[in-house]
Amino acid sequence: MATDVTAQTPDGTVLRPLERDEWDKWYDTLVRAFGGTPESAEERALWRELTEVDHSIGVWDGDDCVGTAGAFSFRLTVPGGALVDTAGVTMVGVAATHRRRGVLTSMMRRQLDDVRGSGRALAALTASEPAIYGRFGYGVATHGLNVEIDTARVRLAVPPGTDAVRLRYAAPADALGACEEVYARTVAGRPGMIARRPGWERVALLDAESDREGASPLQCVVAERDGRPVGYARFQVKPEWDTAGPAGTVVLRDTQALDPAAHAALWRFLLSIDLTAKLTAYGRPTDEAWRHLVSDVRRCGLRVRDALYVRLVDVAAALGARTYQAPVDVVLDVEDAFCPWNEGRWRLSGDAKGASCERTADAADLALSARELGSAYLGGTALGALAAAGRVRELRPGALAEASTAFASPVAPWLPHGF
Ligand SMILES: CC(=O)SCCNC(=O)CCNC(=O)[C@H](O)C(C)(C)COP(=O)(O)OP(=O)(O)OC[C@H]1O[C@@H](n2cnc3c(N)ncnc32)[C@H](O)[C@@H]1OP(=O)(O)O
Repeated sequence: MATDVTAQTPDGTVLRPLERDEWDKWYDTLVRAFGGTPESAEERALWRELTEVDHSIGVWDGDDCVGTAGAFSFRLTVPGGALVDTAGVTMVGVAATHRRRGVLTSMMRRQLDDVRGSGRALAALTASEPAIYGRFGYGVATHGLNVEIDTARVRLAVPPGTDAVRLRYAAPADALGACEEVYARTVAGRPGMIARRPGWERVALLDAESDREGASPLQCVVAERDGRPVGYARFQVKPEWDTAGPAGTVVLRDTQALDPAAHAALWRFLLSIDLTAKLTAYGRPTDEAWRHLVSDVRRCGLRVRDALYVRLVDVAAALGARTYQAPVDVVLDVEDAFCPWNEGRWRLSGDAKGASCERTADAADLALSARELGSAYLGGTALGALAAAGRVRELRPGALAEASTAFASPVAPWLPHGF
């Protein structure tokens, strides 16, 4: 929780917790920091409702709001399937009139102190620019795959049972319950996924005409077996025609499936909608199954992008909350200038059943900073790869291979949606 203590920032502005009746002014500052184009009334109302005022801060120059930062209370899946309370850092903006004077730094300082004070071991965010948050100890923990599939050329080889999956169109709002049921059942299976709090399901239905860029309103198809939902896809169709005929685009917004047949049925459908020749999707899992079903992966236009940045606010609690896919017993020498309570040597002992992490005076096996721990935490970035970049140092021969193997995840971590 934000404390009610105001603080003077280095440039003389005042930082304090947000009050509910300041929200409009605060939010306008945020919107302007992102260019100033207002979103729909529906979207603004939803973000107002979802803003956790207790976890939001503003920086003020007199009556003018010049800095904003918030945090959503999420539960994030970590390797092993535990859900860990996480501050989902969001709505960060500084007025261009006050940039590069330390306003962001003062907000990050206050926010991480608050996150620690509230007993949450993790903070996580998506960054508007990758260069911003490393200095505050955030490391890239998940990647997403942007795809542009030439559906006129790419075919899907589907597994047995696919034809037993029934697909039906439904109005997105009517199908929300079925979609959320499927989503909820996928959360524990993949690190990086977020257990949604009430209200968040409506973010997936935002569908302002001004954001469609010529595409249809949101459409939804539910996959069922024996009358039970086993998957869904939400998408738009953008009709286009060229000299050779129909060349429309399927804009995939969101899809989940509970088993291989449901997954294949949905992707076969998405890749074969009449009058379309392309499918685009943003931020899909890097190891999603359809990549192993397509006839020509080179025509799928794959591009990898950084997605979720993770910050270990409490190193011991965070490392102890996940499991390790191979036994590990290493002493980590952690450098953390921004959250100095994490600094020093920690013995991590764990395996596939659980782990503990405690302070130790023993000699260190690996030296790294909190940022590297954030990158490696969900199992998507190998400690070995960070060592190859000179960002992790091996102090005991063999410790790097041991820890790198243990930290890995059998499923690529993935952020299911922005926030
Ligand atoms: C989780 C989210 O909400 S992500 C959204 C972030 N918001 C935006 O991108 C909106 C537009 N940008 C902004 O509002 C601001 O420029 C911010 C928030 C990115 C930075 O705020 P500022 O108050 O200018 O940052 P501050 O002065 O504290 O800078 C701290 C350090 O970060 C560096 N930094 C700040 N922004 C950037 C950037 N975009 N790229 C690279 N470095 C940056 C500064 O140079 C400074 O470095 P130094 O300590 O070596 O001198």
